[in-house]
Amino acid sequence: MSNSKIAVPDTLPLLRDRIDSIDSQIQSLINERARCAEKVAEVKLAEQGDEAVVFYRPEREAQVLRRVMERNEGPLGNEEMAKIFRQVMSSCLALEKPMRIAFLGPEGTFTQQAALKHFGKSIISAPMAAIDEVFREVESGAANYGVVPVENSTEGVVNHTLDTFRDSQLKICGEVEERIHHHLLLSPNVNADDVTHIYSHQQSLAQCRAWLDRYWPHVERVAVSSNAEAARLAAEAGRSGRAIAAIAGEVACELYDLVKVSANIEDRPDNTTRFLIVGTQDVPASGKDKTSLLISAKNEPGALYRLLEAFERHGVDMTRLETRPSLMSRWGYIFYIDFVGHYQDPECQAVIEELRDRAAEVKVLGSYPVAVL
Ligand SMILES: C=C(O[C@@H]1C=C(C(=O)O)C=C[C@H]1O)C(=O)O
Repeated sequence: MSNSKIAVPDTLPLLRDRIDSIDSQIQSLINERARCAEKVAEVKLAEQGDEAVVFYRPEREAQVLRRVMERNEGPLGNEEMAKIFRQVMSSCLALEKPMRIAFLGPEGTFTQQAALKHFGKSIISAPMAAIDEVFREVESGAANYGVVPVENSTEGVVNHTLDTFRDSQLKICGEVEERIHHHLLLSPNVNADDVTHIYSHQQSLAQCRAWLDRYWPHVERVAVSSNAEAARLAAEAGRSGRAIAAIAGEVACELYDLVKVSANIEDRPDNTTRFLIVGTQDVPASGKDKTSLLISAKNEPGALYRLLEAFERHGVDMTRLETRPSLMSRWGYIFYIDFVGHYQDPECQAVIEELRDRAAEVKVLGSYPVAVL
């Protein structure tokens, strides 16, 4: 009989005794795991040396979390269980080496929420004012990894992030998806009837456009640098009796002590944003990976067709195609392509080689584990 089938006592004191004893075992086991992680750090240092050592291994973490979900028998749900292990690994990694994570700030943004979801809570947070600053912070080595938004299911691509990859040597090391819920927030010092302006990031205003048209058609919408900044401004205005509302998420609402005038106001209930983790490392295959490419193509008939044809012929599944105008007049377009597989998989290698023959430039932005959580 497996442990999970051991009879559960049925009185409160006995149940609590059982829980105390289980907690004590879990705690010892977590510390035993942590000691192994410390040892892993020693082995990595001995094998790779001070300069080259890579403590964070996204492919290994993805495998651990997938295995947790596969073997889970409940009653806790797979995701719930994986979240617990996400934090256990985060604590273990912090023992090996605390990770400094740069993200599109300020404190309270959805990007920070995504960073915590991906790395767990045991990180050093480094909020940055702009997407290119996140890249620079990682390029300079001041942060170990960066987190930036890349696409939203309602509003499409975040151009600034894609454009920043043109001149950056950073690699994509991971992806994370967050369901985005927006709320209309106001300082508790002012009245909703007096609202004169609604502040938010332009993407958030766009994600709530129909709701705003319906309920607040005559109030001026103001785009600011982030929705957390909008929340901060709403709180500041409230202190001097001015009624400025903000559209932002839960974290910003709590951080700036605002109240929710209306909750979940996004036009689409499945509103989701995808974020990328950027770093300097090449991530080995995890068994379930994606690859992102940047391709400069000549502006000539059939250019895109010839690129896509290679995917079809090798049976590689493309998951996204974005087009951006090239900044250099010589080339017509830049394509961003995501596909299923790791760049070292034979069929992916074959596609990439053919693309190199057909395009002016092919840059592998990175292969990384498909988001687990
Ligand atoms: C322990 C390791 O180092 C880190 C911590 C991990 C963990 O706690 O399971 C997994 C991968 C690494 O990010 C390892 O590489 O195995």
